[in-house]
Parts: sequence; structure tokens; C-alpha cells
Amino acid sequence: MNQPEPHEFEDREALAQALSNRIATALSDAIELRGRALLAVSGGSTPRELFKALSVEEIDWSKVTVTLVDERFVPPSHDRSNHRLVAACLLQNAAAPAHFIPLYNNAETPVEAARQASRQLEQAGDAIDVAILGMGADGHTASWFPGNEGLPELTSPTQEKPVMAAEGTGVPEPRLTLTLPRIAGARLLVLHIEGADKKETLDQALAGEAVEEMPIRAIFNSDAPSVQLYWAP
Ligand SMILES: O=C1O[C@H](COP(=O)(O)O)[C@@H](O)[C@H](O)[C@H]1O
Repeated sequence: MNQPEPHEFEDREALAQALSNRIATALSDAIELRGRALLAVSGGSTPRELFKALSVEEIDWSKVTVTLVDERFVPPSHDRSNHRLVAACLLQNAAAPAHFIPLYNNAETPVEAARQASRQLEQAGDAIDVAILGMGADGHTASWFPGNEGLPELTSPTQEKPVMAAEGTGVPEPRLTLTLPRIAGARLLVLHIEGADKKETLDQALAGEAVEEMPIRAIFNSDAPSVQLYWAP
């Protein structure tokens, strides 16, 4: 199992600032090299301060496409929507001109929504420049949940679909999620977690093997570039 490269901070504000600067540099480098940049961010509660810091980074946001690592199958007006969080906290200030590709759309089923989102993502670039992962207390990342029947497909290194529908365990709605090859293929892959409990969960994940118990292990078992771990208490 590949070990992540740790970056630890005294507090969450310092982490948000340092990570925001690193992401901005990686996006600017991508724009300089390829004329555009693709950023995939997670939702949940952790990235709010990071998004605010990132939204004021002075880069050419008009050349940046932002998408989600995963989404709940709810419209952006819903308070559990990750799109809603990104719109409120990231696509503001200097970052307002960025283009956003949602995973949720008006399709009737999560499977059809995933198909549509996959098509859009395929047009956005060959690889994600920066992917920011979060992790739940159960060891899920993206919408790869422990015990999920579809987990082997979502985390297969040969999965060709960039986005798939997923069921969560103990969560109220179906999900849409990037699959392993799309995430592992990111040029800069970051795991952003906060708090002693998440650190303990990560240590547990790194000490074991079974992906179905702690799906984040699929990342460390993959040929992803070295995962950059950003952590603060
Ligand atoms: O459900 C989700 O949870 C994880 C972790 O969220 P947090 O609230 O513990 O930070 C998140 O990474 C994922 O994007 C989200 O959909």
C-alpha cells in the first residue's frame, strides 16, 4: 500500500491557506502548459474554508473548469447538494468566471445523470489537474461506501466510465461519483482531512487491506501519484 505524503498544520486556517496556494499554483501551471485546467473538489463539511481561500486566488479562472468528485442525487437547491456548497463558497470572487460541470443534472435516474456527466467530463480534458478528496468517518471517499454492492465496479482500475451512480450505506439519497481511474489519474491528488478522529480512521485504513471495509484503501492500492495528505487538528 502506498503511504501518503503528509503536510500537517497547527490549525485549519493555516491548512486552508497553504492548500489553496498549492492548488492555485498547480492550476496556473496547467493553464500555462495546456491552456486550461480541470479541478475536481469534494463536498461535505470539511472544504468550506478551503473553498473560501481558493475563491480569492488571483489566477485566470476563466480557463479553469471545476467539477465534483462526488454528488448527492439532489438538485442544487437542496441543502445536501455539493454543487450548492461549491456555488456558494468557491465559484465566487476571483473564481466566479470558472466553468462548472455538475454531476447532478435533470436526468430521471442517477444512471442517466452519470452518463450525461461522463460525456461532459470527457470533453473537459484528458486528465484532472487537481483532485481534492475528503474522507468520511467510515473510511469512504468520493461516494465509495463500505459494503456498497457496486464498489468493485467503482474502484476497478479498468473502469472506463468516468462517472457512475452509487448507493450509499446509511445516507439518504443515491450518489454520483467519479470512478477510480479518473481520480487516480489526477496530476495532483490531495486528501484533505481534519480532526483527530479522521487521522485515526486514516491510520486504520493504511494498516489494512480490505477495500470493501474502508474504500479509501482503493486509492492507496492504485497507481495514483503520491497522495498529498493535508491535515490539521
Ligand atoms: O458525503 C460526503 O462525505 C465526504 C466526507 O465529508 P465530511 O463532511 O466528513 O468532510 C466528502 O468527501 C464527500 O464529497 C461527500 O459527498
